[in-house]
Amino acid sequence: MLTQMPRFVGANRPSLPIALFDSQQVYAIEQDWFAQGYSSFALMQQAAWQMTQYIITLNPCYSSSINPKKPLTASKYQEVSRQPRACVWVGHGNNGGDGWLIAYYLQQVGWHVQVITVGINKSSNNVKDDDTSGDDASGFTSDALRAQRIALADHCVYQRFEDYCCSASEEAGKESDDFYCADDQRLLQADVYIDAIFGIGLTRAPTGVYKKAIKAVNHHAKQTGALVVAVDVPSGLVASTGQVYQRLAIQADVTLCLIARKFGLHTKDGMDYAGEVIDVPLIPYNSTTHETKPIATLLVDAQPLSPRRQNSYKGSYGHVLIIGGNRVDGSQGMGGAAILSTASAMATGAGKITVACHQAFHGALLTSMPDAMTLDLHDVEGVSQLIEEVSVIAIGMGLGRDTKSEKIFIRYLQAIMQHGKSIVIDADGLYHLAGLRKNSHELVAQLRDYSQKYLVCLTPHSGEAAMLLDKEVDSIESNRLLAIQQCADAYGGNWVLKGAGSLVLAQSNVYVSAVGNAGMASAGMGDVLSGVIAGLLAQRDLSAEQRSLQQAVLIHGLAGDMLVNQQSNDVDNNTGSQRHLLVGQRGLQAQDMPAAIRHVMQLMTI
Ligand SMILES: NC(=O)C1=CN([C@@H]2O[C@H](COP(=O)(O)OP(=O)(O)OC[C@H]3O[C@@H](n4cnc5c(N)ncnc54)[C@H](OP(=O)(O)O)[C@@H]3O)[C@@H](O)[C@H]2O)[C@@H](O)CC1
Ligand SMILES: Nc1ncnc2c1ncn2[C@@H]1O[C@H](COP(=O)(O)OP(=O)(O)O)[C@@H](O)[C@H]1O
Repeated sequence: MLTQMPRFVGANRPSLPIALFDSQQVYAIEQDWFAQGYSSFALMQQAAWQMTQYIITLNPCYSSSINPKKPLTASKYQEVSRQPRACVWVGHGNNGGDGWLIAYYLQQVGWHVQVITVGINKSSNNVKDDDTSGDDASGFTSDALRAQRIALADHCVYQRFEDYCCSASEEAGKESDDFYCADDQRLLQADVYIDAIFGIGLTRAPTGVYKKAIKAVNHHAKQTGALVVAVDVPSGLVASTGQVYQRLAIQADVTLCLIARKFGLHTKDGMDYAGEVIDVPLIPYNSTTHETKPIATLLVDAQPLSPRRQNSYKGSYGHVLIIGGNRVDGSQGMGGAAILSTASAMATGAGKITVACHQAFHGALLTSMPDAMTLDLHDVEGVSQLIEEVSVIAIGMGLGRDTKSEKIFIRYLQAIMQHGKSIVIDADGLYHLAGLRKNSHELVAQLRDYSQKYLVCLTPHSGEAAMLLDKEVDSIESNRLLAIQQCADAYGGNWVLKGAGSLVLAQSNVYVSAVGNAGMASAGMGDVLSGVIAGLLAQRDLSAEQRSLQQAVLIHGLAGDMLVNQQSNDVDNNTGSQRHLLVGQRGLQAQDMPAAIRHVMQLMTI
């Protein structure tokens, strides 16, 4: 198996944005190509041939033989010089057709290959030579049939998973979903497992034999340490949404993505199952001339930042007002939320910061950040006046959900709109907004109108988005793209839907963040993000792109990645050599973020 690819900040990273598409769009691009007279089977052959080339180089034995940094040892040489082995799992659609042709090509170049068919009737095997008609009764497409026929004519060895699966169930004495039999002699102990069961055609949760086959591939690959390569999309993952039904999909090390990059590989579960994604483009695509436009853009790196002018002062970099950190009667309060936002806004380089939080937290705040100014959250007159002076306001982090908090939220939002200020709404601010919409409060419509002219950024996670849309969290999670669009329709403004592969909707464009990690799933990370957004927005010396919402999300994610990939310069006392200790995702704290954000800001400045 491949180890997780390290992520880097700056020059070494591939930095170009990548266009993302859903399954229907990929079908449309294919159809457009066929309408120009190109053959669908030729495309399948081309796809399989190109994927075969990748698989040959990805094969762990071959890779080590061509890696100049890893000279071959005698035992490794013997390993390399033996025949590589591939086990290709094929379904009945065109994805399976790709699999049959890959099996054929690998066998042609001397690999030992076994095909395992999943969900294919016995009658569909051994297809007659003259059978070039349309789709057959088993669901096989004509292209997949042709592919199968070519492989079988070359005496490709195949096994029906159902036969192998049935006997294993019999051995267990009962029908069970938990199929596997690690030492089954009929299954080739392969170097590479190739998953061609489902591609973009998956329409529902895999059940029965498909479910067992997916479990079996994952199990065998884990047992043997084989490399798992998914054809187009890991089977079980919905290419358009990134959803995996019941947490069951092929756990790929590498996904060879055909024709166009699928949206679902980069958000939600996609990131856990797709492994490294390699493009196999096949069809020329030009976004300016093609009718099919991408649904989103994958951003892998932040925009470089311009250096500051020597002749500048703190006023050149804006004034941020953080409104949050309340202490609702009897509770310990949420001062930390405002402190984290403030520290993060400062780390981006905002010129001045004032925090309107509960007085109980002023001492703590000033101890950790003597450079911030403070104001009592409940000093309605004072805060409203300050709103007029500042450049950006972030409101809601630890604001509280009681009626008193709701009142000040309404009051401050009105003041912000009265003075035409840029605003970031997060956490309890979103909670109040959802409540106001439920009660048909006029403020929601006013905010929507306001967002046509002024910058309004709203940053829910899925739970908050569910509240805002009055839906279940599952319904948000099953289609995050739709959810963020519905949020924008209902409230106006620019949005971040936070989580793995955070989505950003800004000026009607959708972006997916390729950075960030599961270590960031810890309390306070959202407060950090709202601080980064406000801090960047305040710095008017930066270009619109450099201080955009998507830029803030990327800087936040890059800082999180930097923390988990950093190496300490610890020295081993016995040997005197440097030990490289990786800081992992578990235990990453929001309070670690401001230092990393500062570092990312420095690395991004050209
Ligand atoms: N010539 C071309 O166009 C090229 C295509 N290419 C390749 O084709 C792939 C797309 O092929 P595809 O459209 O045949 O879909 P694919 O994913 O193979 O199979 C889906 C089949 O499974 C079924 N099904 C769905 N869900 C199910 C479930 N849970 N459990 C059971 N069955 C289920 C569904 O039928 P249904 O039952 O929904 O009617 C359908 O029959 C694409 O990813 C790429 O690899 C490339 O070669 C380039 C050239
Ligand atoms: N698995 C993950 N991958 C990438 N980013 C993540 C992941 N989990 C959380 N994050 C990021 O961390 C932040 C968490 O925000 P949020 O849930 O609002 O935290 P809190 O409410 O505790 O402040 C978001 O920006 C989110 O995108």
